Amino acid sequence: MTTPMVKAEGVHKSFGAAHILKGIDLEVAPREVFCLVGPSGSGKSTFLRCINHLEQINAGRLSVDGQLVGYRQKGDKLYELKDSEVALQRRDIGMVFQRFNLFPHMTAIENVMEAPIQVKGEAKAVARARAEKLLDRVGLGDKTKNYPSQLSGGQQQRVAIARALAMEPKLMLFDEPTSALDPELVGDVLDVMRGLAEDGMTMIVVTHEMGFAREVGDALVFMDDGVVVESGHPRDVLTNPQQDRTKAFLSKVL
Ligand SMILES: Nc1ncnc2c1ncn2[C@@H]1O[C@H](COP(=O)(O)OP(=O)(O)OP(=O)(O)O)[C@@H](O)[C@H]1O
Repeated sequence: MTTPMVKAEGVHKSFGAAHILKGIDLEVAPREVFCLVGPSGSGKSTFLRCINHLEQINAGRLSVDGQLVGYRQKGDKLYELKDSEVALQRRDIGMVFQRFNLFPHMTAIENVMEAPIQVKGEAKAVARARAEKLLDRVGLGDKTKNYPSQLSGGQQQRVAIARALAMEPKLMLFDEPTSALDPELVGDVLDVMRGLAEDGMTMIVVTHEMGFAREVGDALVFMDDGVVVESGHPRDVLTNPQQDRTKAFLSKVL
């Protein structure tokens, strides 16, 4: 049996008295494009942040590629990771946010080079060659020396994707990657994501782009108020939702 890339079992997360994730169970298979949709405030970003260990879960089990997030197993004992070890574990996961989070004082290529140099301590020339290749892959081979202010929102987001890929992650998390973009720039970013999917990257995508979910997604989960309401193949859930809450949501976004 293949190890799931992500496995959540009864995952709970609260912020103070606010109970946000209320027992999430799901599995993401390797090479799967897994779409996560739901109303604002339902806990989608929080769930992504738990996978990346930017937030710590309060109860349940959450693993990435068979390893419990935030823990190291030795024999049958579990040890909580130190901060330095968390950074190592996080290297397997690339994250792309709604806001591109590029360094404004660095060029596109410097932004992409930043991650691997810091983490792997490798020669600058190696990192530069890889960054050039990655920028080429996202269609920005001619913009390597541009600063973020000299790039469109869509181009900045593609730099952010290239930067996340520079870590050679096993898993990519996308948190509404096109929501902050002008409509005419959305397609280029989705095309890059489609390319990654074709190359076999495992991806969890929080999105309102139902067309992308339908065409590219292998699985779709509808989440509301911290629970998984409905899941299945995107074509099935989007064309024939079974739950009233899913129907109500889709009637607003489709
Ligand atoms: N660090 C935090 N401290 C307190 N509350 C938080 C924190 N992070 C998130 N929340 C709350 O958790 C709830 C879920 O937020 P989350 O961003 O996960 O939802 P979402 O489904 O991704 O929504 P959106 O589509 O608007 O991004 C919200 O009510 C939010 O205010």
